[in-house]
Amino acid sequence: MQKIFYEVNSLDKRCYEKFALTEDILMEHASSSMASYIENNFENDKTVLIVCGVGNNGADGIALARLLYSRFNVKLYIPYGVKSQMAQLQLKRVNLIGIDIVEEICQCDIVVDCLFGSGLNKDLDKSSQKLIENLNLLDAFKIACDIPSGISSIGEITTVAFNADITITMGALKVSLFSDMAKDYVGKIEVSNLGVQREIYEEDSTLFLLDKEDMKLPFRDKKDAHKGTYGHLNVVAGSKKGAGVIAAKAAFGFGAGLVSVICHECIDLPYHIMQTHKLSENCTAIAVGMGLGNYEEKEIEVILESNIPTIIDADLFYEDVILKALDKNVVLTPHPKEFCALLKLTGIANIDVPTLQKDRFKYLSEFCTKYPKVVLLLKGANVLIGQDKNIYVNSFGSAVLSKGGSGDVLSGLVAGLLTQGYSCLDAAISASLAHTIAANNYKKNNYSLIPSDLVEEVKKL
Ligand SMILES: NC(=O)C1=CN([C@@H]2O[C@H](COP(=O)(O)OP(=O)(O)OC[C@H]3O[C@@H](n4cnc5c(N)ncnc54)[C@H](OP(=O)(O)O)[C@@H]3O)[C@@H](O)[C@H]2O)[C@@H](O)CC1
Ligand SMILES: Nc1ncnc2c1ncn2[C@@H]1O[C@H](COP(=O)(O)OP(=O)(O)O)[C@@H](O)[C@H]1O
Ligand SMILES: [K+]
Repeated sequence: MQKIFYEVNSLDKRCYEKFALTEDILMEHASSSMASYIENNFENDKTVLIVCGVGNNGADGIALARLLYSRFNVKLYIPYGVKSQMAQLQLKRVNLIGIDIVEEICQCDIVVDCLFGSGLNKDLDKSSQKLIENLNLLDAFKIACDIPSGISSIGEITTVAFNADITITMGALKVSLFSDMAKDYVGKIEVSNLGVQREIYEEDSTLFLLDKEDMKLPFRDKKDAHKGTYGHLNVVAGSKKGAGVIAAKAAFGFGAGLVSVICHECIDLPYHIMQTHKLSENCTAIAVGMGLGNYEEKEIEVILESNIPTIIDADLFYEDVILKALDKNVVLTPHPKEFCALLKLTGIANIDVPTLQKDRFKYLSEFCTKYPKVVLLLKGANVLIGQDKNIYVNSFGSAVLSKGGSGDVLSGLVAGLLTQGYSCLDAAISASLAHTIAANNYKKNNYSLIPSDLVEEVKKL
């Protein structure tokens, strides 16, 4: 996994104070990394339009123009002049070389957005909005310097943002690149070193970006094993029984040894899934909440008060009874609307979904601080998994998963790992990665996936 930071100014400052580097050295590395990307991926005669703002994001762009000039057809555009000292110095350098500055944007093969970076501190004015909209219309490969212009430090987009194919971000990954809103704009993300290797530039962090290697699948190494070795999961089926059945099937396909569905009515189950009326004696994990609807309060209380590892989903986020489980090792998997209900129930915040989506990291971290034992997986375009002080981001998901039933598969995958002895955090991380990576492996078109396809892909991981 890779570290993510809320801000990197303090890391830049540490480079000057601790390693005697200068702003000029850091900037030279920032611009060189963008130049290398262009040199390695495009023919020499291509036209590169570099659009620069007044601050140091613009200064990175002016330095890039100097590095590419004469090898590429460089068009340097500085619509609002320059303000920062570094931008003035970079402008002096390109003037001495004799690089022309163009008066308007023009057709090009590559456009590099160096308008605003980490210094965006107010809403875009009309002129910058129009400029960004026009850059987005260009039929060119789009590179964002540090962060696509228009994305704020918490990842909010109030009007428009540059629509990048790739973001080359300086020094380290920033939280702003991983909001759900930013996902349509950042493209591929690469990190540029700033004069020291990333391990040296970075300090400790409590935020992490998950890699494929963080997915630990439940492969079976033990030879002297039987079905009980891999646990007995109980899934509580509610009024929408399909949800519980999907979860049960997903858990079975992900390695659970035995799976029983708790249901009081007769239910149509696949032959390998059992039915029961109460918790099994040898139950090793519980999944509850999916499709629950009306429920027997006493029965749910018994389940939530048991010390069996439990995953809680869907309808239970609206019910006071969930408060009984929040001092236990449980996994909660709400989507944003359910998380808003939970924030209200716990007295943390009374907010609507758009407010949550603007600052998902903040609200998740407030919840995890109050309930440090709970693992909370907040669904979305980028899934956030929080426990205590740490938050892990899974950015592999895509709209292939935007379907009823995808969440039930996820609950089943988490439950399948819990029942095989994974800790709550490990189960949430590996199940979430398996869920999104399996969806990406689905070969048919991106609108047709159904829960059983997803479980089939999980089986092939
Ligand atoms: N530190 C380093 O050593 C390194 C820094 N690096 C690079 O520097 C970038 C950060 O540079 P930065 O701090 O100068 O901020 P930047 O994003 O250029 O914008 C600030 C200017 O924009 C203005 N402004 C803001 N919002 C506005 C709006 N809505 N509409 C209009 N104007 C607006 C704002 O105005 P002011 O607040 O002055 O009124 C200010 O003048 C960083 O992203 C990275 O690319 C790398 O080279 C690595 C080494
Ligand atoms: N655009 C998207 N990008 C990535 N993942 C998505 C996207 N849309 C939905 N998902 C994932 O699909 C699942 C949907 O779950 P949920 O909203 O609970 O629906 P349901 O319970 O009806 O299946 C979540 O894991 C969510 O993260
Ligand atoms: K930018």
